Amino acid sequence: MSALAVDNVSHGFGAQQVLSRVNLSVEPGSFTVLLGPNGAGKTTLISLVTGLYNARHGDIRIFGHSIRRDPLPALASLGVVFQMPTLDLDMSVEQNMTYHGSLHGLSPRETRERAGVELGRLGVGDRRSDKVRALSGGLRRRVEIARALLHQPKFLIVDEATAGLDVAGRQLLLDHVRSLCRAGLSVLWATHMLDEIDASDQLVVLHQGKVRWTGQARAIASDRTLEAAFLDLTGGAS
Ligand SMILES: Nc1ncnc2c1ncn2[C@@H]1O[C@H](COP(=O)(O)OP(=O)(O)OP(=O)(O)O)[C@@H](O)[C@H]1O
Repeated sequence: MSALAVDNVSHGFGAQQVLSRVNLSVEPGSFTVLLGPNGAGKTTLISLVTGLYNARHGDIRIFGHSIRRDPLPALASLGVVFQMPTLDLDMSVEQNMTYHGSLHGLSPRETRERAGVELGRLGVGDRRSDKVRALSGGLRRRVEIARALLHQPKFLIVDEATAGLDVAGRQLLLDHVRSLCRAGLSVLWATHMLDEIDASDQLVVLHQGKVRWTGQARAIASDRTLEAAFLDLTGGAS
């Protein structure tokens, strides 16, 4: 059973059609990159998958649970890092974790233990009592990843989480999520950065709301560079 199955999904805002008959899947344990230029529809698709909007057409299932008909079990196995940071800047790291844990039904004790594990793995365990406002952008992103993993989801969606980070900060996040993926986590990683893609990743290229290509990344660039293939599929958009 797929971690994520998006079947024939269309959506728009007013008269503007933003997604047209999108089909894609994320297989268990895979690192799947959702690649598209600015405005392709990546964030809109993620908003539909996370239940923020209802798709006008089509069906979305997370580990077999329809996000429309069966949202609680669907969302219980999902962790999300949104493109726009959502930490409360005036609360401490610990308070942000506690709030998120309670939303997922974790006891304060469980939350403390889980937060210690996830923050520690990302090297921010010593900043738990600091206000988020006092952390650099890179450290805030690490806290967001740790928070998304608090309830031990089987499927993680990351929407352009490395935007604005320096090279070392981007690499640290990417390496961390890739290592979790090797341990069994299913990942959907939305980006427009070609250098975040590995040849062994599954790739979904989205452009102007349509899926233009799916397959293993090494196959799209077998006879040319990934950049040339991407520019070709997106008509030069980047
Ligand atoms: N709430 C909204 N109301 C109206 N239009 C919207 C809304 N959200 C997105 N759009 C439009 O939908 C299109 C797709 O936007 P979306 O943010 O999903 O793309 P994206 O691939 O995530 O782009 P980026 O990489 O720039 O974040 C754009 O034309 C955008 O202006």
